[in-house]
Amino acid sequence: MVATTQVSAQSHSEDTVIEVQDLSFSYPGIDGRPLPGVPPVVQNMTVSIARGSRCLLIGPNGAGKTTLLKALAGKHMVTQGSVLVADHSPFHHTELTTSGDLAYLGGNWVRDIAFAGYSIPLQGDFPAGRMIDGVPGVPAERKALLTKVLDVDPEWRMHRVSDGQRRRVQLLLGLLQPFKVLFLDEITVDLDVLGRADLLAFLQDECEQRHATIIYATHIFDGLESWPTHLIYLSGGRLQLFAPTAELPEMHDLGLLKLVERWLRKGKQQRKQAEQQAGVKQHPEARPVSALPQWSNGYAPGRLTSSLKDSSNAVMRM
Ligand SMILES: Nc1ncnc2c1ncn2[C@@H]1O[C@H](COP(=O)(O)OP(=O)(O)OP(=O)(O)O)[C@@H](O)[C@H]1O
Repeated sequence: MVATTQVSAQSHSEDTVIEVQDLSFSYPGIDGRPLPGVPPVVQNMTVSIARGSRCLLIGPNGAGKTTLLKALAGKHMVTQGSVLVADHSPFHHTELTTSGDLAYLGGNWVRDIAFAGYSIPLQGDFPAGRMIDGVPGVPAERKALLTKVLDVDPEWRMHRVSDGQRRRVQLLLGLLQPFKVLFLDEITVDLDVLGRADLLAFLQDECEQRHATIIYATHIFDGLESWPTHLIYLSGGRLQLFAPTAELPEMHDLGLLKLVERWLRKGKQQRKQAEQQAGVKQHPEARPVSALPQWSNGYAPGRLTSSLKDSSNAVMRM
């Protein structure tokens, strides 16, 4: 564990909207079970988050941020009761998502198209406005506000937009329903400085005025100094810190970027020391593939998630 600041997890109160209780998650192998010998990507996490919080989810590459957000958003099957959002299990209670109370925005807007390939950017010769108007039950003022905040032109033809413009339309569609809880996974990468600042201000208003709750995973800290009410620091799949920013004097002394840099350096150093002591890399998947009876290929719709030793579905490895 990174010995940065003591882990603190807010206790449950009436205001709690996200309740995580001893959550662990492993990606499944071919038989739907966790791969033997591979530690869970998220491990024994317990945390309670109050309504209206704006949490910044921070951690090194591979820490498990995306996996955690997806588990919280009901996109991964987890043990019933280990995640509650607005008192319901997001995986088992699909109404949470279909009602718009829980929103998840992450990754690129892509789809798989036969003979064209996987992860093709969403495009088509139709106007952005048709997609926006296709979302039912959205108050006209909210639609107008979001169109202004994200600076979307409803006339944009979706096969001719830039990556950043496509991202703006994706964000607009994802934010149209007045969510109670929103999970954001590094969604501002393509936005220009102004677009990002306006979006962050909009999200802050959503929390202050409607008491919405947001967890936002990012590596881009520009303009975020005063945005979060809480920091969540994840490393090696474990919760290292959950604390209100007001209780982190280092954040005010060093600034957010320097503080995160310090945590990441410390974590890296500790990982290296642990590896040196163990004499090998600790992750079992770092063993030569030939030594593994089964290994994970990652997940994509329609593709196998793992390979058996000597089988023909192995992904290319060099
Ligand atoms: N689909 C998958 N199948 C199997 N293992 C996966 C899959 N996706 C991620 N992992 C494993 O889980 C670990 C955590 O990945 P995750 O994407 O959650 O990290 P992250 O903190 O979001 O990283 P980054 O900051 O680079 O986006 C990775 O190191 C990888 O080994």
